[in-house]
Amino acid sequence: MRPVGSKYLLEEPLGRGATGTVWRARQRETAGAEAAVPGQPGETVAIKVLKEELANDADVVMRFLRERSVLLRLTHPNIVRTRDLVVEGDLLALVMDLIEGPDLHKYLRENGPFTPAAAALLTAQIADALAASHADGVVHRDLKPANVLVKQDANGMHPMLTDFGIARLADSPGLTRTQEFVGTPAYVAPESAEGRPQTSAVDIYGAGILLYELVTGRPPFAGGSALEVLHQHLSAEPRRPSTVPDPLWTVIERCLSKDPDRRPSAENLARALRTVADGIGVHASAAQIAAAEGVAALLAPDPAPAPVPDSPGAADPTQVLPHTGAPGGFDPAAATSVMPHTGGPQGADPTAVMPPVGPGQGPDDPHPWQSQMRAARDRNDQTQVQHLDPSQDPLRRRPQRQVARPQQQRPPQPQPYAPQHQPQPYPPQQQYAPQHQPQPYAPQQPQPYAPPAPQQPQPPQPEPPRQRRQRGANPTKIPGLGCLKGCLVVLVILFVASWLVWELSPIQDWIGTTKGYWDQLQDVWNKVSEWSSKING
Ligand SMILES: Nc1ncnc2c1ncn2[C@@H]1O[C@H](COP(=O)(O)OP(=O)(O)OP(=O)(O)O)[C@@H](O)[C@H]1O
Repeated sequence: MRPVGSKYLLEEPLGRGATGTVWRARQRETAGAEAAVPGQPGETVAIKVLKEELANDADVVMRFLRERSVLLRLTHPNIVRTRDLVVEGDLLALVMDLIEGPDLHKYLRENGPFTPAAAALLTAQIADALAASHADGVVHRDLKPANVLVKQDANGMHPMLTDFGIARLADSPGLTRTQEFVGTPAYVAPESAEGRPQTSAVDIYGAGILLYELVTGRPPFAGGSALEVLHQHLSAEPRRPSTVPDPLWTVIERCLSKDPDRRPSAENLARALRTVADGIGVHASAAQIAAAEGVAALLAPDPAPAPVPDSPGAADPTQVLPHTGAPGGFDPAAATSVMPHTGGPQGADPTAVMPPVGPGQGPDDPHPWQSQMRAARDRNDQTQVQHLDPSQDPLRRRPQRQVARPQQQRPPQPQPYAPQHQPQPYPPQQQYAPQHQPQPYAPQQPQPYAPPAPQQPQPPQPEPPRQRRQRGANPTKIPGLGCLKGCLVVLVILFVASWLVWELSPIQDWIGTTKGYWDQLQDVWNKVSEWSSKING
């Protein structure tokens, strides 16, 4: 058992994600006033110990402390409560309520998809949590089934949203020196993938993907690489499964709108999903069915979506990294990853299906993403949820400062992009008439794309001459004095030692002399000079 601060003891790892490892832990002492929940000795909690590279980054630590009050005050029945934040030496940890239950990703894998009504009710609770956090100005930014824990009790299943604020912490200026962001390819909103400004609408997109996955067992966009998945977020329409009733499909489609301004607010999403759940149940009344059929009218967008602080438009593009060579292939839904950015065009056409090709880039050149992903692939280890090997225990390893490696520019290798999305036949309508009313939202005007100023090809710069290694700057230092000093010290020691031996030991008796040390030295000196003059003479 390892201590975290003076108040907690880590017991066993529960799982590991891209940003850290979550442990089952025990409270040793009641926490101080700075904790949101002081807790009782012996209480069990969950502690997320952030990765060393986050904990060793001064910007992250600053942000961690600054966001402390936001994280600690976020309370809602569907949000995993953050009880305390611990900053101690090289350790950064979030103390949370322990949720006994699987996450939704695992639950889906083990139990298969939900019925449409159950999926709608579960997602409605997640939308409640989002509405509360958005009202507080907090955007999750990494919504996915793995970040929803399932608490089960006598009253049924309660989804509990976790990992709030982690994306914000990881997105620190320190880490974005190389322009990185934490995200998950399968759940990333088009505006995030493109590096456009983000708002709370990114969470609604994530909720739409999650809802789709709950009813079908898989996210709508998949591919052999993160790049393919990103392309689909930007350009492909989700394929409608035949099992999804019309009203629910209306909700999913609106959440997955490429245009963030068309997505509903979290509050409206929750209300719409409950209306849909009531109207598609087997015992639904005529009025409930009619209300569900008119669900489009409930999906009004948020008039004032919460902005993501420091998001681009600004210079903080959020992009995603592919899973780096997972043994079983790429899994876009698995874990949060990071990816660098090369500076997407500001003010790019939000309706464009592909990010514009950069200046000086030929159609056969690799897309900027391809180079970015290759660089990121080189730089990042695969992240996956797994049982933690004790040898990988972050608390056992000595902290190491992660030096940001410069982004590698590889020679361009043409990687043809094969579009994955084939036009899908629309599934047969079931018991619901199509609900797609003309939407009361004015479509966003395509914005003219202002290409960045063309860069003149730079003539190769001559390498600056290598600086000669400078000796120490101390002007009082005399070359060679170190050695001379050593010799002098040795001579003095020899002299003192021989004097002591001469005066204190019986050596004078042995060689039969009564001369003092100095006289004897003088004698020796005279003899040596006599010999040397004889030799020379
Ligand atoms: N409060 C909690 N109580 C119990 N288990 C938790 C808690 N928080 C997380 N876990 C478990 O710990 C594991 C790792 O969580 P973590 O949030 O690090 O993973 P992740 O969301 O998959 O990773 P990432 O988002 O960083 O890619 C998950 O399997 C999750 O079920």
